[in-house]
Amino acid sequence: MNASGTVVAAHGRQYRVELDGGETLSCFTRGKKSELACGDRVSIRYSDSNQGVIETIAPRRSLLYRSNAFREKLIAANVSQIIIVVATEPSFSDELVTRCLVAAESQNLRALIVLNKCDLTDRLPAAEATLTPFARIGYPLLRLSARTDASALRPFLSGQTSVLVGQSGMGKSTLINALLPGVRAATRKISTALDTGKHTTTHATLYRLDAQSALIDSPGLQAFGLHHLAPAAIERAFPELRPFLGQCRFRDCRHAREPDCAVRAALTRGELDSRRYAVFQRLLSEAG
Ligand SMILES: Nc1nc2c(ncn2[C@@H]2O[C@H](COP(=O)(O)OP(=O)(O)OP(=O)(O)O)[C@@H](O)[C@H]2O)c(=O)[nH]1
Ligand SMILES: [Zn+2]
Repeated sequence: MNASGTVVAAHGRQYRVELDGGETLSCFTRGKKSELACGDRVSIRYSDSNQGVIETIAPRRSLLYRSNAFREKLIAANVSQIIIVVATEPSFSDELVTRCLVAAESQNLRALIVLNKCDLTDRLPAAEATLTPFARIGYPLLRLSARTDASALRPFLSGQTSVLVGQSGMGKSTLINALLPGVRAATRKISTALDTGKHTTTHATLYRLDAQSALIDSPGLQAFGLHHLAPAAIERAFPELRPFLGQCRFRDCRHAREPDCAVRAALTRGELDSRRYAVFQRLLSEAG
């Protein structure tokens, strides 16, 4: 018998698939590579009454993943929005924020930055200063304190399939617990079973908020390699560069040391953020 459903937990080559009938089934793939992500739509065949084999993956609306020179790591499939969680404490990497945003832009996703732990007011000004360039470009920024009240996030989640990304310790788990009280505890048990005893959540999980909205929690990020992006895609992923593209002397300008570069000129005039520009150049050099 066959059925279709959505991957709601991706864990190595083992997956939990929520079937369209509502039942959740443990499934695996036949191939060597783990090539599925949370959010993927799949068709499965029952191998026995409580296990399934994933036979096909439906075409994806979006695929969020990171890559280095050697391998790719899928984060989430079919999401419409990325929510980047940062906090007043511990300090966060603005480069990682930029990289998440580039990944989002390359997949045409909506993006939202959440500044958590705003109750730690001592650290608030520094965090705000780090986020100013992003707000200036136009990325929405939501300030909250997940420990006391996460409800300000709800309107942003409505009608979207969102993925929460961020460095470890920014408060993703706290945020999920606040939005879905009780749900996570139950999911944790399943995770622990899959992990054969490990208690840290090392994999992505999809939670249903309502019929139209879902939220995917992903493991804490340290790095976000984007080796799979071509230079043209990287350029397009920096919205603040758009007014200047096509205005350089050379058509294939990399906006580094070329003469008459419109991007460099804008940078010199202070119209572009130098830290974002530095990440832009690093991404281009990684792209080769
Ligand atoms: N003061 C304050 N602390 C918070 C807030 N939200 C989370 N924390 C604390 O920050 C720490 C990290 O929170 P987690 O929710 O575990 O962070 P995480 O991003 O899920 O981290 P990983 O599970 O390692 O990926 C915990 O000690 C939380 O209690 C907040 O709004 N204010
Ligand atoms: Zn240029």
